[in-house]
Amino acid sequence: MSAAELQVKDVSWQAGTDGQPILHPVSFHLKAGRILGIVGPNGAGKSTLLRTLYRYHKPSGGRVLIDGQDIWQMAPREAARTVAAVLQEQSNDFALTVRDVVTLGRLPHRLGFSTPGRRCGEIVEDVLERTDLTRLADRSIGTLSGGERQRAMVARAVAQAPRVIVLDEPTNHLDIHHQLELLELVRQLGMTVVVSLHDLNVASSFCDDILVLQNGHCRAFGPPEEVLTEPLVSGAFHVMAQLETLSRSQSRHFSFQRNS
Ligand SMILES: Nc1ncnc2c1ncn2[C@@H]1O[C@H](COP(=O)(O)OP(=O)(O)OP(=O)(O)O)[C@@H](O)[C@H]1O
Repeated sequence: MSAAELQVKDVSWQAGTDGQPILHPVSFHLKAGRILGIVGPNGAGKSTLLRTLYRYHKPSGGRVLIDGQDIWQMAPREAARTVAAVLQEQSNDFALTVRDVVTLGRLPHRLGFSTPGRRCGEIVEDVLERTDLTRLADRSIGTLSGGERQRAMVARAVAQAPRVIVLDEPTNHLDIHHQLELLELVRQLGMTVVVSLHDLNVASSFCDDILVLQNGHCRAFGPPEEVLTEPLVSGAFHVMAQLETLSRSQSRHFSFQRNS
């Protein structure tokens, strides 16, 4: 599994042919192995942008290139080997075990409807190990906590051995410990990652690059320290944002007040 570079060139999206534009042309270039955080207020278009990356929404205009290849020019199976998604609402079959769910990630690599072979089994066990799920492998998904289930969904995406992984608000409903644990797991994968996040402090400390979306427009793209500034955050989120450097960790930290 090798990380790929992701180029998004003037990608726009609207619902149907005569709908309002929801995503205005967005462009960015993410180098291989970097983690991009997509942030923005509710309704800004974060999920819509992500859907164009994992081939759920065909862009109304523009192109999504992974290592120079347009994902819409790929056969569906090849696309599934190239980009994997971890989504907020997964239709889980609660009776499946964690191992079953992770094995599903191997589907795009199997021939026709062949049953999983020995190599597939080895890969699944390796992924379970790397994601610290071995001890839960025989449990049914429905019996897991929210954090464990989210880890299983990441494991399924990892088993898919994609070159880019897209995660839509993966830390929703997780407590701070499990948020950091999940993000640490994602970082250790060494893959090219695009992730939408609501917590700007988490995004700032975890991501290599940040893209700020507002009303379907890209307001800024680049490293967190260049992009997440007081004026930009205040303007995009309609709050008074104050930025300080924490004395102990030396990390950047935003606090917020509602505009009066
Ligand atoms: N299929 C669709 N048809 C019509 N409108 C849509 C469709 N999908 C999304 N929208 C609208 O596009 C806008 C952006 O939605 P999107 O879910 O991408 O925002 P978001 O930034 O992910 O929001 P949130 O932070 O609340 O999850 C919203 O106003 C939403 O109602």
